[in-house]
Amino acid sequence: MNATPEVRMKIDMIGAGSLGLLLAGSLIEAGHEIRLWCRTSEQSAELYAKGITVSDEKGRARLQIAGERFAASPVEDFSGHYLQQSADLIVITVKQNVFHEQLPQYLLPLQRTAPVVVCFQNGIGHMELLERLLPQADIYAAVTTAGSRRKTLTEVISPANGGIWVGRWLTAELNGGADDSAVQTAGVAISFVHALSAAGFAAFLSKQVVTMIYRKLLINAVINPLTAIWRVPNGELLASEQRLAVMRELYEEALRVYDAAGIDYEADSWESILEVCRTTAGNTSSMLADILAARRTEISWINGSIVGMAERLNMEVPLHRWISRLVEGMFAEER
Ligand SMILES: NC(=O)C1=CN([C@@H]2O[C@H](COP(=O)(O)OP(=O)(O)OC[C@H]3O[C@@H](n4cnc5c(N)ncnc54)[C@H](OP(=O)(O)O)[C@@H]3O)[C@@H](O)[C@H]2O)C=CC1
Ligand SMILES: CC(C)(CO)C(=O)C(=O)O
Repeated sequence: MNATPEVRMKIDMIGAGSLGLLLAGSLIEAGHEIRLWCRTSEQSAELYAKGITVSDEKGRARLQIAGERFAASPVEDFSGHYLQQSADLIVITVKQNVFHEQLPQYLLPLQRTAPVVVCFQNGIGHMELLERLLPQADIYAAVTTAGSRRKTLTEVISPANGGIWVGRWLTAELNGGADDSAVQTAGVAISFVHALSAAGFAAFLSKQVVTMIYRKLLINAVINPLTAIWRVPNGELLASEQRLAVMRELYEEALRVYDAAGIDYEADSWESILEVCRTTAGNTSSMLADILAARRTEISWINGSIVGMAERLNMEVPLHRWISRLVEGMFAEER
């Protein structure tokens, strides 16, 4: 059934993968206008023909959106279309490697415009790139506990919609400077959070999204590479003392870097990592999903970014350096 939201948002979503299809399907169902920008015309044609299906882990459809309820096109057409007919918001749901290597060519034509952009990437490095690419844009980061995995070009598996924290990207927060006064949450961002809530996510505006990004980075830096190497779902990391010991070593090495860099983390952040393993026990982590599909992973922007931070601080992080190379090497072997 079509919802009738108070504010019908027009959203351009770049990246019709696991997270993109989950967000798009849920927002369309809540009554918003979504234009999905896909890597291939094969996928946009499939989406027109079959719509979007969101299923639970047992394969039962939670959501079925007909193809005529939204637009889907190849991403090459994005900038031309946007410049003729802008949207309220651009949401970016491609992986970090695509963000760094392909996205700039699609976004550069928007350089003189002032779009509102929300980025959902795990890892770090992409927000600074976007600031340089679109200097007039109002940029937001989103951190999510939603877990989804694309099964076909039109279907994603996602047990539940999860939480989403959206916050304005403020470099000042990194230096401990951001707080109430620095946050000017634009009306568009508020409408987006309302739209996400109406779409079934636990959605919040955050004043500390940079801090949240670093907390999520810690979680991903421990869970993702180990699930990818051992090829286990997240919950299986807790299955033996040996696995827990390796997790703990990675965690402690990352914390030394955070301490040296003055990055804030919760006193119980180890417990938070274990809790994520428990609450997402059946999940295939995004890094394992990439390895299984013989795709490049986001390791360079997750563990690799911890190595980068350590280098800038003249510190050694042998475990993160080694695990980054190990996972990078897995991709090369499996092509
Ligand atoms: N999935 C999840 O549960 C979560 C994901 N995230 C983060 O969200 C981001 C997206 O992850 P996820 O959705 O899992 O990734 P997916 O790989 O499932 O989706 C990425 C999408 O980007 C598309 N893409 C690739 N190249 C281009 C291009 N040049 N132009 C347009 N689209 C392109 C891919 O198309 P194709 O398949 O055709 O190559 C794919 O549809 C990542 O940074 C991830 O860390 C964060 C939290 C949870
Ligand atoms: C939190 C976690 C580990 C959930 O699977 C994730 O963010 C990912 O897979 O990238």
